[in-house]
Amino acid sequence: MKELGLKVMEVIGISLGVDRMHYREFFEDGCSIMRCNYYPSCQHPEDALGTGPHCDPTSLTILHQDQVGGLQVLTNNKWHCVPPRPNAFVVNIGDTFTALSNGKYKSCVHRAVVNERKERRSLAFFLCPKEDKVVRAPEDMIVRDGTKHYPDFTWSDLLLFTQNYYRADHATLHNFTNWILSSPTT
Ligand SMILES: O=C(O)CCC(=O)C(=O)O
Ligand SMILES: [Fe+2]
Repeated sequence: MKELGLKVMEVIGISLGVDRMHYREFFEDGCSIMRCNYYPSCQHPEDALGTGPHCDPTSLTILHQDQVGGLQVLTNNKWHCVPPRPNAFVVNIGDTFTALSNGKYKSCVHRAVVNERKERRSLAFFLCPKEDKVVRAPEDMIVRDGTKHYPDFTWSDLLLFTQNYYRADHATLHNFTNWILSSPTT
């Protein structure tokens, strides 16, 4: 899975006009996470959310879902189902990569809903940087853009924020940025 994530990083690097190996190399010594999600069926699905609306704070997510369905993404203020397709992964951008691309690739708000008939399982692989590596867009991109939209931070800072102070939601990166900027050490 990590190799697939690194390959995607090469393609994204090309799409952004930076060195093809730039992001790949950045993540090569990264610490990835794998999570199994289990959603029991629920008699009142409208009163329950399997996983509430959030952006993944990580960098890139590669998700395998079973054939039950329940994943939804928010676009133009509407929830859209992401129907399961056999032999296909769902790939989405996380907050850390939004910062690494100076806001060009946006993390996507998504959620998982439950249903009254069938339990559901999904398996998520999260590509993350090494904990102490500085998350910062490439220098030539910042120069080209004329501004840097996010403060420097480390993945361990963001992990600490989401595990100890803030439950990941649609506004994690915004609130984390404010937290970093108001922290006495910066
Ligand atoms: O179960 C799903 O389809 C989504 C799970 C998810 O968003 C997550 O694990 O971050
Ligand atoms: Fe997620």
